[in-house]
Amino acid sequence: QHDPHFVGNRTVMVHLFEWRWNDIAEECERFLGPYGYGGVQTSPANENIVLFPNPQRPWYERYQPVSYKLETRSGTEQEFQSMVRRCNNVGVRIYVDAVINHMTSPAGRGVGTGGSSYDSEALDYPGVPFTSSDFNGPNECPTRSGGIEDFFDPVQCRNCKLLELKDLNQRLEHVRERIIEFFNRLIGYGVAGFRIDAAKHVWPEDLKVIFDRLNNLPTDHGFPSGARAFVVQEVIDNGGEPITGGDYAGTGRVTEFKASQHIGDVIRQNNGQLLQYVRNWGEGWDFLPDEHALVFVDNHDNQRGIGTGNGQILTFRVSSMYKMGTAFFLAWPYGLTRIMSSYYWDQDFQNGKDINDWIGPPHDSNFNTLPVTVNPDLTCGNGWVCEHRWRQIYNMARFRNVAKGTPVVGWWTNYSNQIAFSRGNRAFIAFNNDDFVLDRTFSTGLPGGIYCDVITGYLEGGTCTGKFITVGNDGNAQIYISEAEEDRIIAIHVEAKL
Ligand SMILES: O=C(/C=C/c1ccc(O)c(O)c1)N[C@@H](Cc1ccc(O)cc1)C(=O)NCCCOc1c(-c2ccc(O)c(O)c2)oc2cc(O)cc(O)c2c1=O
Repeated sequence: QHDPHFVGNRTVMVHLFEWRWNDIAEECERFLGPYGYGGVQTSPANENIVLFPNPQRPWYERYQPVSYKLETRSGTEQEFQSMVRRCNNVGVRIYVDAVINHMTSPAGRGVGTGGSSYDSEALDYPGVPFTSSDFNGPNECPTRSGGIEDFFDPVQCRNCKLLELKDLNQRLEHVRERIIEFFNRLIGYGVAGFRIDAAKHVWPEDLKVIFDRLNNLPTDHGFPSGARAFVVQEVIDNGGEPITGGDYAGTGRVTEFKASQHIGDVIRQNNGQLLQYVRNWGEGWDFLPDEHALVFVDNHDNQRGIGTGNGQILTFRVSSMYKMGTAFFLAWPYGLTRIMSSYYWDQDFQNGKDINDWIGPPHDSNFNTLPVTVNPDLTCGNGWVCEHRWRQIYNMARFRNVAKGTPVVGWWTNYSNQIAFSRGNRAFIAFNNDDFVLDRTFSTGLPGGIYCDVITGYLEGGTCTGKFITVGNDGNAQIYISEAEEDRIIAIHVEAKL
């Protein structure tokens, strides 16, 4: 279902891509809980193939399951259980990335990250167990190759292999039973829900059967009695294909990739796009209904130019634009928002493609994932980018929490790339994406007083560490944003008021 079961007024989840379970638990206690984040999407928790040496332990090996044992390079089942308990204890929910469309693809036999053997040629995965009768074959898939040949054919998309990935038949009772057991084990540990990988390649009705048969969430992890698992389904829908995100909206939220593509175009001012066009951001842009959408500026595959995206996706590499796109997503009341938290890798573009797009997480000489280290200025080390720890981003997550439930009021624009709006009488934000100054008096609708701009700093020790913004008793404020500033945004709200 569509509710992430956030605690209190929390509103934002963070995708801690490839983090280790122990590091996620630490991050919940030292940062995500105290700074008001609502939840964490983890990498897949189930055992996967070990891809080496070609390429050397790519990130996508975790999307090639070997079994549903909770043993991966993020940690053990015991470490996973401890992480969920520690995060729930500080009001941070855990959502697991679930790869249930397929099993591993490379031909031949091997051993997974948890020691389970498999023989993908023989469709034999004793760690689950799955055998050849659990997979789609010529009776289900109409193509000679057995693979998806036409992404515009809904039957091929669901009943044929995605690339070479062995395609499970979720219509079969045994397959459903194994997946339900896996999900119920995670629910028993206190997990609040799931991100369904490659959902576009699973029949919506099969997903519905599976979700309906899941246990309620456990009340001893702070969920209300009768609570049902939160679901977000990955459907790469660029528009124009027969399979749409809307096909999956009945069982849970759906990734709205269009939002990610369009915010990149708008902030980059591609083909003359102006920031003022976001006036009707959301369903006005042919996106999914607000209550069905999971939105993000970038995600693990489109930040690499994989799957979807027009190469215009904003990422940590273009940090000023990334912060502006993220600030807008967090200020505007459309969809459930997810922040991508990445690791660095050196891109190497050959003929317009990054040939390093496979590189896995920071690791030691044995390809063990490196721990996340934290610097005194709150940034991360060891190759972790930690976008969720950038001041402008974590402060805007708090802005979203404070503005929860209020409408956009007082919209203003210069009909170019300067906009401003309030959220009820709780918050106000102004953006300047033009190459000239924004200097104007706004009627913010906020109570009179001195506010701290949460982009340049925050309210600390009774003063503002960044800019001070005075709002008169008439609710008016003089806003000045020069075009030369690193962050051309001013954002204030009633919880950052002196
Ligand atoms: O680049 C990748 C992995 C990408 C990937 C992984 C997980 C995701 O959630 C995702 O969205 C993309 N994988 C590499 C290497 C690879 C892996 C497996 C394989 O059989 C062949 C090659 C690659 O070059 N993939 C081809 C382009 C990306 O094609 C993939 C898609 C995909 C792309 C565009 C779509 O419109 C779409 O509906 C699906 O989803 C996956 C889901 C998976 O669970 C595992 C996969 O291997 C993939 C996946 O290969």
